[in-house]
Amino acid sequence: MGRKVILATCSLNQWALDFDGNLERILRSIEKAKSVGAKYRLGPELEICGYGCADHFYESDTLLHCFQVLRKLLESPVTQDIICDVGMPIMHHNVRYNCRVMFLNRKILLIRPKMLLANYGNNREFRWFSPWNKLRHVEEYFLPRMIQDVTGEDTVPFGDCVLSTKDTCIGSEICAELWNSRSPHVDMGLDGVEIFTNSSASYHELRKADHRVNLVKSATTKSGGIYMFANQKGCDGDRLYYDGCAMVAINGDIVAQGTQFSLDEVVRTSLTASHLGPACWLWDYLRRSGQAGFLLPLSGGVDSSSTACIVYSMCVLVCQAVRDGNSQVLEDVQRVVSDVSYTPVDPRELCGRVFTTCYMASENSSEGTRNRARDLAAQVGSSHMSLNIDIAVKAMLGIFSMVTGKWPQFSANGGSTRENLALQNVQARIRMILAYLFAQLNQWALGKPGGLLVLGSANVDESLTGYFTKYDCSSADINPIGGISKTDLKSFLQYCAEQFQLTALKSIMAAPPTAELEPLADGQVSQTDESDMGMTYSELSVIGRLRKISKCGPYSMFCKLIHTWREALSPLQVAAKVKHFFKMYSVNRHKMTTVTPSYHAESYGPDDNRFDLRPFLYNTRWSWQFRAIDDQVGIQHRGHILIFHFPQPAWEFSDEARP
Ligand SMILES: Nc1ncnc2c1ncn2[C@@H]1O[C@H](COP(=O)(O)OP(=O)(O)OC[C@H]2O[C@@H]([n+]3cccc(C(=O)O)c3)[C@H](O)[C@@H]2O)[C@@H](O)[C@H]1O
Ligand SMILES: Nc1ncnc2c1ncn2[C@@H]1O[C@H](COP(=O)(O)OP(=O)(O)OP(=O)(O)O)[C@@H](O)[C@H]1O
Ligand SMILES: NC(=O)CC[C@H](N)C(=O)O
Repeated sequence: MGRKVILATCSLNQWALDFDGNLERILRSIEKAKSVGAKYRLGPELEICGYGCADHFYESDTLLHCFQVLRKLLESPVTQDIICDVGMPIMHHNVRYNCRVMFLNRKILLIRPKMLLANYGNNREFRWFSPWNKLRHVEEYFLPRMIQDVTGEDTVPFGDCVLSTKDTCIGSEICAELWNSRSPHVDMGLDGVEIFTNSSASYHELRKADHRVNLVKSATTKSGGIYMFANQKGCDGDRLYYDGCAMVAINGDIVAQGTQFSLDEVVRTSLTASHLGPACWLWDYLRRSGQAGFLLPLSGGVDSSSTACIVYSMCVLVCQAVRDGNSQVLEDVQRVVSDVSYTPVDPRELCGRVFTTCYMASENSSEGTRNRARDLAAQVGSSHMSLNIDIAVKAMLGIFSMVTGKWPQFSANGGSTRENLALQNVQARIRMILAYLFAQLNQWALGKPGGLLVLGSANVDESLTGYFTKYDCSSADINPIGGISKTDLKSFLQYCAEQFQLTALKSIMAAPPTAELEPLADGQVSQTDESDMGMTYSELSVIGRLRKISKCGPYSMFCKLIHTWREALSPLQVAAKVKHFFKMYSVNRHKMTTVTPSYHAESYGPDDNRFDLRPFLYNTRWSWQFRAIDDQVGIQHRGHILIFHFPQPAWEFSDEARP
């Protein structure tokens, strides 16, 4: 005779080291679980301190405060009569573990340490934790006195163990353990476990949610049972957005699923997929930073327009959440705009309050880009300024000239490459200085409180090739699109044009990308990104994936591209492109050390600080590697050109599918 069991899982908007806020959200989730009659509540990985504490996991304070929060949870009447399964770091025999703590009615039942750690992508768990390697082994854990005082227990079981009750058997998996080919759920299922729980801190990457759903379904497809998945959600203090999506599967079917992109802090149980991850990340960042909004240097090009669209989509989400009765979002938005009576209804109107855009013309700017920036600003409703920077540029050059007695010239006027570049860089950097000035004082000039966060718009391709000026507008406070390639941005703009009826985007997408830093020829743009870079953005998009996802050096990249591009390019042309890319990449890698923190969106991201760790002073000749390419092209020392076979590398392991 079957018996009914009510189980609850959740997505929580935890924040690293925000112990008060985290405790409050955990309690709220337990209250919600009990209100529907649940007897077991699962929370996300390391929810007490937040998953993203990073090197704060080394601090004894972090471990101490986690136990203090655990004590509050044990003592709370809210946790009575329901099994609570919470996540926190615990030191056992002087070794730090990433643990689940399961308790019921002031008694700790079990502490289960993570056995298979996540150490790829943005995850660095081996840096802070050790894996529990003792399969089916349990030891005694001596509880700290503050916990003993509440539970009356001196020791509790610690290790690889499951919970048996009169009616069923519950086994834990912790995040990455599900993604591993030796997932514990396989043996647990064979041993009679019926309810599998997975507490995760899994961050958003395009297409990853689908992978997650498939893993959860497959976990119970073969031996049956219930699989519960809990996840963190939101920005917990860095470049990642944890995308929630709590779910429950029974015998291979998903029976309940929470939202992936929403502004709720506590989500109990629809997938609304799209590019909304950066928008949700921006909202968490804005409300948690205590600032009054964003300022964006808007050039009328694809990149800054994409950033503008992300802010607009954030405003759409905020208005929707308020319409749906989310009081937390309403309270946050009132704080951001410093108006306790404000209720946002129209996204454009909200944009006018929290979003300032600024077009900064120089003598090299065209009417086309100025108008495109103006039209888009009008459609998203930002508070828009258009100004001219020429007097500042002339003043800077005047100072230089006064000291050196020389006035640099553009190539078009007979100047050298060095002069030409310096004249471009000075315009770009002055825009950055003005952006920060307006961000700091624009609200003051309007008689409003607070300051604005400066948004950047450098994309993946520019970062890879260094095709931007160091410390220009790419040096912002945060950048929502730094992990996204130009080709993906164009698809995003297409989506926004249709979804939000932003017709101004049509001419923005149609225009050739240009920096507009060199003199116009007959009033027309004379400089385009693609001819400056010696590569098209679609070529760069392919190269960027091969470099990061397929882990190609110059030689293997050449060997792959020779096949991929065989219809369009000869082996010699492919060799020239690959060499040109690696040359530009290595000359400019230093720029990634200072690049603005950006939202992590894709597995091809070049972020040097957390995700893509590489040197930044290279021998840019790559002599060994380029010789290997030349050997393949068949350029012999004698000067003959012989084309022979181009091996497809056998080492094609890709981690694209990995979390
Ligand atoms: N190994 C190294 N480690 C640390 N720093 C290094 C360095 N090598 C040079 N540097 C420094 O880097 C700086 C040079 O970099 P930077 O000032 O950026 O100048 P640079 O990279 O020379 O020029 C900017 C590049 O972006 C293109 N551009 C310019 C302007 C706008 C746009 C656009 O799309 O809007 C594109 C332009 O055509 C050029 O390819 C210098 O200060 C130099 O001393
Ligand atoms: N005329 C301008 N007015 C305002 N901001 C500008 C202007 N030109 C450039 N910027 C800012 O500097 C950034 C870098 O300039 P760059 O010319 O490299 O643009 P980009 O990377 O091609 O981006 P976009 O597609 O937005 O033009 C832009 O994304 C934009 O934020
Ligand atoms: N916290 C973890 O174990 C993260 C790894 C996991 N594979 C993910 O979904 O991102």
